[in-house]
Amino acid sequence: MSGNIPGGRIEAALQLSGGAQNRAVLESWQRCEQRFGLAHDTLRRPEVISESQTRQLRDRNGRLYHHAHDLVRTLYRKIDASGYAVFLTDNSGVILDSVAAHSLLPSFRTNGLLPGAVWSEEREGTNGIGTCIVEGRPITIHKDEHFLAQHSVLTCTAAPVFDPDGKVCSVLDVSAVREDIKRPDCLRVRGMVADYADALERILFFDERAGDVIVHLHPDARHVGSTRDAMISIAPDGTISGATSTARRILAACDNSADIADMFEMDVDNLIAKLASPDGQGPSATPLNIAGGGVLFGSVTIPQRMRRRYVGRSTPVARKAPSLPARRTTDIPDKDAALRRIFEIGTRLHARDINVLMSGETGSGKEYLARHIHDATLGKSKAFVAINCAALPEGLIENELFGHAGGAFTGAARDGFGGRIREANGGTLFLDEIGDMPLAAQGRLLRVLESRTVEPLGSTKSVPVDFRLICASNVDLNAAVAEGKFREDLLYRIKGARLAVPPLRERSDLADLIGRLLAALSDDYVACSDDVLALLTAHRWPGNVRELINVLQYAAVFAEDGVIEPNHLPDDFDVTQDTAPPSPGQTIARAEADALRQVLDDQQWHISNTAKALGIGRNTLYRRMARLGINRR
Ligand SMILES: Nc1ncnc2c1ncn2[C@@H]1O[C@H](COP(=O)(O)OP(=O)(O)OP(=O)(O)O)[C@@H](O)[C@H]1O
Repeated sequence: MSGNIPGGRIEAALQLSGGAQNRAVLESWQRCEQRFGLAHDTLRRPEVISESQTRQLRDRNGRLYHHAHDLVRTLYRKIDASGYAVFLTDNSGVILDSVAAHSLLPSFRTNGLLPGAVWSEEREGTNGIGTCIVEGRPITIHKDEHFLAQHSVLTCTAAPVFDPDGKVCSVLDVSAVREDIKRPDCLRVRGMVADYADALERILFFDERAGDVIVHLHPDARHVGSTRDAMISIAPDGTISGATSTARRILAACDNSADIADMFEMDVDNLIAKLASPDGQGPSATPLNIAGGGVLFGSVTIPQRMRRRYVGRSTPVARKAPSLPARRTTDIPDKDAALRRIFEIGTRLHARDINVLMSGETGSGKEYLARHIHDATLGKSKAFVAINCAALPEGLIENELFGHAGGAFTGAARDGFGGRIREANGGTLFLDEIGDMPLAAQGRLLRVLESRTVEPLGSTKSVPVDFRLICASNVDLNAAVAEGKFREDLLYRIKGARLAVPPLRERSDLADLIGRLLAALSDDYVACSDDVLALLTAHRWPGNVRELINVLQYAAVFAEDGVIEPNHLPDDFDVTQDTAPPSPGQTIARAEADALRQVLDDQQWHISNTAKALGIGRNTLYRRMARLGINRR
């Protein structure tokens, strides 16, 4: 069998990329060779099921296909780079939906990327979709990492979507057929695909478990009720009916039994009653002691018809609740002057109920700031409801925001749903990516802001609401108004003050931020070497703090003695080059880079020898390489 693979190909896979990615590719190649009997140089036509079979498969995955429709298109727009396409598959890797530029369709089709195509590992060898299904985590398969040589033009980044039972029910994949794609491009895309897969999982979870009680948990009180919390659904008979993948991760990290009744030493009914607020709704976080030590914070969403069972009832608990009220934060820990100023202005305005509109690149910390502004003005005990308008499909956003009356439409919960705006009553509503809100929802939101009442879908009764508003956008809303995509009257209403959050590359406190993030990521002390700090400082960070967290998370795993060195950084990590036309300074830098590369070549990229040849120290050499965007070979 090993004769199918040119000598040493599997061993070569070990060299392709470091760490977990390396293992995944290697194991996948072994499966391809040993289990599926594939050969590296096999040439095969794509297996594509018929159009009617594809339609049937879409019907069978109706909820998934429906909820993913807008999400797939928003993700495509967000990637905002040419040559990429977005694909949605079922749980066996059959493509159900796709979005790509018209001009690129023929090249994707030629490479087998079209609706109905089967991208299981068994069929196509190591590939983004199939290997993601096996691994159950986000993955990039870059060019030569594909087992079949015929796929080595592809770069595929895929993330799994889990159903409430914890099984992979779908894959979101972003692929490109482009020679010039490099690993750094994949890191940004991977963060986005994983976020969208997560959003899809949450939407499906809410939809499939609409009749159940939903318990929200997070180790940090500020994240309870946000898109980052863990959700567990509890059926009317008191049994656990589902959990999101975040919930599985958090529970497994806290307690191996992964049973919330054992974990909190109280039965499920008592747990729900303890978390229920007087109106049975609301995301305010209650501390819960974990049996083996530690605390999680929780809140609960109870369907209308089950409220009487829990709300207002005394809550006998097996263990005394910890006296751990959430810490009231009145400041941010960040040292960057521009960020601090935004926080201070935002806090003053929010305290006076003046709407705040933040702009800033993706991952730069708009939601982070909004939450801190809320904490500093209204306090953590008040609701902070964050909604990402881009992650909600058009058909669902109005329901999510404004709620609906019982029986308002087919599939509506019998007792209705209050909507997230009402959950924000007395607190803050944070609308992220408001530029992606559909026009119909914009009209309704405007009416809510003007009348301070909400009218749920299918109801004629208005409910008074009192909340403060922070919005964020990473598109130019003036341009969106000009293009007719955003209502001008709404823009005037939400932009009481505009605050521009600086991108990470412009911040002055990177080293301090890295220290804080590392302390939060790992129980053990982990720090970056000077070389790594120099590399991180030179990076452009298109994904901003979110990307930095991903990089540190990865590197911290491999920093065995507590110091992150350059070889611990993900292979995808690269000091990206500026794409703007070169300035005179850049032309000089390019000449300097060429000269340095020449010396490195002469010294076979031996760092110490190169440093010696140049008469400088190793650290200075690393910093110079980082500044000039030169990576180690
Ligand atoms: N100053 C900071 N300190 C610590 N963590 C931060 C900071 N800024 C952002 N983060 C973290 O980085 C991640 C991305 O931040 P956040 O969601 O606030 O960005 P965003 O600008 O709202 O992104 P998007 O526009 O994509 O929604 C989050 O995990 C957040 O907690």
